[in-house]
Amino acid sequence: MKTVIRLDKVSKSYTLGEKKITALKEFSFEVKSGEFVAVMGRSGSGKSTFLKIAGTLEKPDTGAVFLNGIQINGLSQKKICKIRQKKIGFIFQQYQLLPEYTIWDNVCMPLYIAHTVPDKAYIRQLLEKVGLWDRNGDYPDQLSGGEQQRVAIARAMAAKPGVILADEPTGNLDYQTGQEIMKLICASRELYRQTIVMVTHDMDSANYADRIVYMEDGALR
Ligand SMILES: Nc1ncnc2c1ncn2[C@@H]1O[C@H](COP(=O)(O)OP(=O)(O)OP(=O)(O)O)[C@@H](O)[C@H]1O
Repeated sequence: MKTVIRLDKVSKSYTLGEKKITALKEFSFEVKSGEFVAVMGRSGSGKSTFLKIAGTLEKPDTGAVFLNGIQINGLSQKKICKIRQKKIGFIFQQYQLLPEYTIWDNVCMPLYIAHTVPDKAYIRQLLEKVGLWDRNGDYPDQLSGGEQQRVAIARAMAAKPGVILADEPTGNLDYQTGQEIMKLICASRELYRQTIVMVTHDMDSANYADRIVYMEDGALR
């Protein structure tokens, strides 16, 4: 099967005042097409840093990042942005919806940013799928946390990306709602044949994945 995401000996450090914090240490990892991988590990083990680098939101200090066989680091920021907009959908713990925009516009936002005209029938299908078509004219603060996360899932799917990167998508939700969100992520994955990498502290959520990996001190355990 094709490798969709590959990190090759990626290292990343942050400087805080005098202190240097190593978040990833020669971290190598591969995700195959269609795989659903859950990444677990203690707080501070480097999970989010891995996800941000795989998602091209951050650059590695050393090492190489490949998306669909193309080496991303080294490309211009403009090219990286284009690839990100087309190929990757993000779901975060904090939903990150824009409060001044309707649910419809929040879902369409990745397309607006990429200057792409939304396929209205497809966006409607996404909103129906997450059970929020009837709320499409409402605003994020009129929705519950679980509903907002469902909007964030629809938004992640809007540009039909092949890869979904999720950072604790159920972290703010109660058990029951978290399970519903996981089922929705799995159903979308089936429907749109996506590759998923999900960081989570929650074993119930991780159990939906095909493979669970554990990180420790910036590397695989
Ligand atoms: N922007 C930053 N500036 C300074 N240090 C950072 C920054 N981002 C991450 N770190 C540090 O890098 C290390 C790895 O952080 P990371 O967020 O990847 O861990 P994590 O495993 O996702 O943790 P958690 O489960 O708590 O979210 C931590 O020690 C963290 O404090």
